[in-house]
Amino acid sequence: MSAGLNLAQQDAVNHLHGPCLVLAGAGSGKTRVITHKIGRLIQAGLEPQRITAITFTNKAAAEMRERTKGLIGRDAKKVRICTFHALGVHLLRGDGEALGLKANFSIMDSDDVTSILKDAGGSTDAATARQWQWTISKWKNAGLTAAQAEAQAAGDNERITAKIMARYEERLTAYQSVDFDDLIGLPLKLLREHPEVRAKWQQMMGHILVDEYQDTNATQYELLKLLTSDDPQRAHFTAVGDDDQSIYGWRGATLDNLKKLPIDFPNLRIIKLEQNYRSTSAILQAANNVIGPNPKLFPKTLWSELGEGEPVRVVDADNEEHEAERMVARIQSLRENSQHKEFKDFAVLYRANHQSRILEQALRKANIPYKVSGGISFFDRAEIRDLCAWLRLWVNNDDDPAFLRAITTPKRGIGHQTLQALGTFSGKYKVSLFEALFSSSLPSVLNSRAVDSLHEFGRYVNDLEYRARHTEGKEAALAFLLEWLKDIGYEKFLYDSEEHEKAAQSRWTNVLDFCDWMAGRCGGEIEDENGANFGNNFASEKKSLLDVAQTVSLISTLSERQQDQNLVTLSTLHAAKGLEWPHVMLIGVCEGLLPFKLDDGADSAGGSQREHEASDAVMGAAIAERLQEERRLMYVGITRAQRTLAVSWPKRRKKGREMIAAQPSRFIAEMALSQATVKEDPREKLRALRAEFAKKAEATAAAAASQQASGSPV
Ligand SMILES: Nc1ncnc2c1ncn2[C@@H]1O[C@H](COP(=O)(O)OP(=O)(O)OP(=O)(O)O)[C@@H](O)[C@H]1O
Ligand SMILES: [Mg+2]
Repeated sequence: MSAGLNLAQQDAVNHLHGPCLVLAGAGSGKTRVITHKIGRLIQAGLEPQRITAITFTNKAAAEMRERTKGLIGRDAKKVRICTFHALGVHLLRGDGEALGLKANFSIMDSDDVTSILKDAGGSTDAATARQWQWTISKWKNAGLTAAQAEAQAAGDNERITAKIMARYEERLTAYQSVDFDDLIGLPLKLLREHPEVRAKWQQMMGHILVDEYQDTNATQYELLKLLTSDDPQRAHFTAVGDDDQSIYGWRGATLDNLKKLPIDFPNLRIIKLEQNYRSTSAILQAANNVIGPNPKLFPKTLWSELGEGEPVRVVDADNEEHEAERMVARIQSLRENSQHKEFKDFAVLYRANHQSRILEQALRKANIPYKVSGGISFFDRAEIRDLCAWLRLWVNNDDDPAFLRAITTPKRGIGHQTLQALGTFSGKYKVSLFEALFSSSLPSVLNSRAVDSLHEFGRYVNDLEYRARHTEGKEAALAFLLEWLKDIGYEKFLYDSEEHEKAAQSRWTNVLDFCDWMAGRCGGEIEDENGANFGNNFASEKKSLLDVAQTVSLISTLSERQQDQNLVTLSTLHAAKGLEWPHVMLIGVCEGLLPFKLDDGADSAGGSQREHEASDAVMGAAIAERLQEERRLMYVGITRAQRTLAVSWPKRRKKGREMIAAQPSRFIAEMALSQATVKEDPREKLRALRAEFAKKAEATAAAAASQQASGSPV
């Protein structure tokens, strides 16, 4: 397991007992240490089931699983490699009953939470509900209950939100559901309050490895501590991280976790890595210069043996469209001239999601295939998820989140009070909501009108399920689906819930596309291996609509499968953490975007009296802190690049409906690039490239025409 590791990495990998912290800069092989250490631990005799590796995203977990499999083979399957949240699910499914949670509790996603909050707070406005959601999440992450939040509320706004939180929590309990924050908070409560459960899990966790440790928040750290051992001297874990890449401060991640580690674990072994294996010296120099002004937790100087490499380019553009064109031209030119020519060798990174739109248009125009990482795929759209909730309910009546979404989308006169009573009833008797609905004792907790409407809904679902089971063939399936949508009034619901007709129209078109695709599958049109083919005909047997509904739930894995395809990546800087590409372009590197507006209220819960009363000094300190985090974000962006890096900014950009003049980001000056690197005449190069491509396209067309004329197969 020490092949392909330097001495410091070997040190970390061979430190098998006790706590170990690898503190090192970007690209120095921290993640590599984790995968190799998993192998080393198994080699040393630890059962793979007793190893848990925690990553920051599902995607990172999938990648780590892949790498570990390459290293140790089949045993990799037995190692638990997951996110903190997935680990929380595992703990709660195992022992949540100690907290009164049934084993098949439901997990509410963000959409579900917004809709429960809308109801709990009596608002029809999604933006207001999301504001509550944000504040409540912040409180839950800080370990506060609704009562505690109310007791320490600053101002009316917070007091009202705390009251809504209490109603929201009641509803979650009634529905036997948890939200994402509970996936950390509840396991913590479980382990704290039940020593026998804690002892069991500590015994099960032979060694825990944590990647991206700098981005854990206070509750995650607590969970980690409780899972290791009650005695710090006997805790076995490996955490790897980089204080300069801490970019989730806004979500409660705190560098204090790094500072606390040596205090909480006096026998902590700290290992530093300084050699970077990812980037050229030119790129590293720019990264070191940008991060330079930030206060240091520990001094480190990254160096690389990969040589000076290409100078970092700074590209200025007239506006955002022009900037996108220039990035596209750069991709085309590098594909001609660089060793790394595949589309997947390129990434364009930006600060905010919305920045991808203009870029996508330019890439499409140039026929360059791309994927938007972390963006919304077709199956993640709210309207498609609404429909899928109904399908899931046909397939599995006990799917509680699907039940709740279907019964309230569109609204059918069954209020949350009724649903809450149903939820409490189902929790008490440990049955699903659907099962509870037909229970003969239900009338003891609900009035007859409520029971009647619930029964009507239940019968309707049963009827749909029966008919779906017996519907085959494209035309019959399409007719069925359209009739069902008409029955539930889905089109009207879309138009009622969207302020702009155009938005409703586009959502309705998605719905029709989806129905067409489902119906096609009933008629024997199957998808290609990526499940993404919406029309090709292949001879295949007919399936019932229910069979098709069954496979639809698997489709959410679609976007993850895209990972291996040869596509240019567009990604936010946050989602690019831990990843690397030969060619990276950072766009929108101007003041106001990167760094993001610094003088905007730091806390989007905003409006509390306490904030208004904040003295200038406090505000100044908050701004300084935000600037540090923005600088770390820029550092993360720069250090994703292996061979070439370009940084671009538009001289004018759109803000709301206005065009405003933009200034280059202070980070560009801080990169301290030599003059030679900055010079590059955009127009000339672009013109030359366009001419070259036009010539090539002409030549290809002429060749194809002559081949066709001569009748030779193409
Ligand atoms: N000892 C080594 N020899 C050769 N290549 C290495 C070595 N260590 C790491 N690498 C390579 O360097 C690159 C960066 O490694 P890795 O992703 O583990 O770094 P990291 O410290 O986790 O970076 P980040 O801070 O961005 O998460 C990877 O391509 C990895 O395979
Ligand atoms: Mg890493």
